[in-house]
Amino acid sequence: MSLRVGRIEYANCVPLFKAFDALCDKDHRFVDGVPAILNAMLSLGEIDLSPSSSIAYGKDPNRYWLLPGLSISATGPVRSVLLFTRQPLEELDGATIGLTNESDTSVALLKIILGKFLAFKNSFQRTDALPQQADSAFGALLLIGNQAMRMSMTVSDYHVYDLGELWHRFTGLPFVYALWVVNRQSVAGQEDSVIDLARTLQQAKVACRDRLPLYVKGSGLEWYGFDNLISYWQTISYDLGELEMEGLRTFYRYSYELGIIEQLPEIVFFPGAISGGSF
Ligand SMILES: C=C(O[C@@H]1C=C(C(=O)O)C=C[C@H]1O)C(=O)O
Repeated sequence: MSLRVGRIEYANCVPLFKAFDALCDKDHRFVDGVPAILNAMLSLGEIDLSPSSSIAYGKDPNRYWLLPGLSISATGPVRSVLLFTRQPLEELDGATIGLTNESDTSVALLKIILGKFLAFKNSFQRTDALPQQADSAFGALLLIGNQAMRMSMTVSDYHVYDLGELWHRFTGLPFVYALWVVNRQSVAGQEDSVIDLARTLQQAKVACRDRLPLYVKGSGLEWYGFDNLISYWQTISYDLGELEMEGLRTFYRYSYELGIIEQLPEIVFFPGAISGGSF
């Protein structure tokens, strides 16, 4: 049986899905979108599973299962979750911060960094604006994914703060941006297909590592530069090992303390799916 699978339309997912395509012999239906849209579709059961913002699972754990051994994570600078501001970070206490409409997790991460680690009081507002358009309305602007990568190459007169780097500085841990999340209700009767897909994703996670240079051409991401793109992909981990789990639990704990989530979620994996090797 085929599944409806979300596909984040960012550079960070390209190697995994390229390798997955080459390994998968099933006819799944892919739905492309930015994380916030895919999170909403997954919650409504309009797709069956997707790489989704890690906070989406934390907000509603009983609706979902996770696929083991899989995430989108980075230890330290991630290069695609960036805060753009004309002022140094230390001067942002009290400022209104603009937040991309595309993200759920990085929004929570920013609130933790400003509210908990720096003890600032900020207000936040969602916006589609880019840094130059946002200057008069916001003290700083959060962008993620390709938009953040592109903007980091074009602006020169902004302070650019990498949220992965700040998280690592304060916690010493990796940060888990996305998890593979399964809608329990919508996959009823398709359990074997999910287990098969999870197994293929495990293989893709390992296989893609040796093939990164092959994925640049035709990716539509050439604007980032060949070497830059390869090193970006090497920064991203698709693994969910011990340290990522510690980073994830720490993120959920702080999110709970700030009232972003209502309970500390139990991490529950899809029954029967195995995690496979890590690297
Ligand atoms: C590393 C990134 O992580 C992304 C950030 C997400 C979020 O903020 O909700 C969700 C999925 C990830 O693809 C990125 O934006 O490139």
